[in-house]
Amino acid sequence: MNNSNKNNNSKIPNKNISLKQSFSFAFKGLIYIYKMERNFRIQSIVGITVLIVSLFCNLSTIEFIFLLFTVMLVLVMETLNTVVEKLLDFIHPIYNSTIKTIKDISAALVLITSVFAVVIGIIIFGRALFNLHPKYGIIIATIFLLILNLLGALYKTDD
Ligand SMILES: Nc1ncnc2c1ncn2[C@@H]1O[C@H](COP(=O)(O)OP(=O)(O)OP(=O)(O)O)[C@@H](O)[C@H]1O
Repeated sequence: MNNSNKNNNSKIPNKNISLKQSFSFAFKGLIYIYKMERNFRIQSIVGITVLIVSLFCNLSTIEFIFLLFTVMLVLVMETLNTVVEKLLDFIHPIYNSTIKTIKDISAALVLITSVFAVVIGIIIFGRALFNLHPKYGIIIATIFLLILNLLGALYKTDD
């Protein structure tokens, strides 16, 4: 725990904050994660690209909704992963095998969401650009889950 963290303990947060202030705090959190987390920046740039490209494709309302939902879900999961990392770094800054497991599981949240974002992208853009059947997305998702099960059966964990 560093000194600034210790010193902050003496500040009692004011619960009577205005809506504008709480929005401003949330926005600061967003700027913080944007500046500090390279993955978040990459994911938001990929998200912008995907959404811009989608404007030039002949997508249905439901496909637009799924794309938006997927782009936002990846960012939400990255934010959640960062919260877990920051919390763990604060409560236990030194190496610990349980901290490692929790951080790795938290990173898996982002991995799962990213894989399925790619699958959703293949289903939606595959149909719009190449007239690809949605089953190819399902095949990729199935392969991912099969590999996961295979590795899960072969891989030995520490605990
Ligand atoms: N205190 C710790 N004890 C044990 N292992 C840790 C600890 N801190 C980090 N690790 C290991 O290092 C990995 C990376 O952790 P870190 O907190 O640096 O996140 P990161 O993957 O670099 O994420 P980001 O790039 O989003 O900051 C974790 O998944 C975990 O395996």
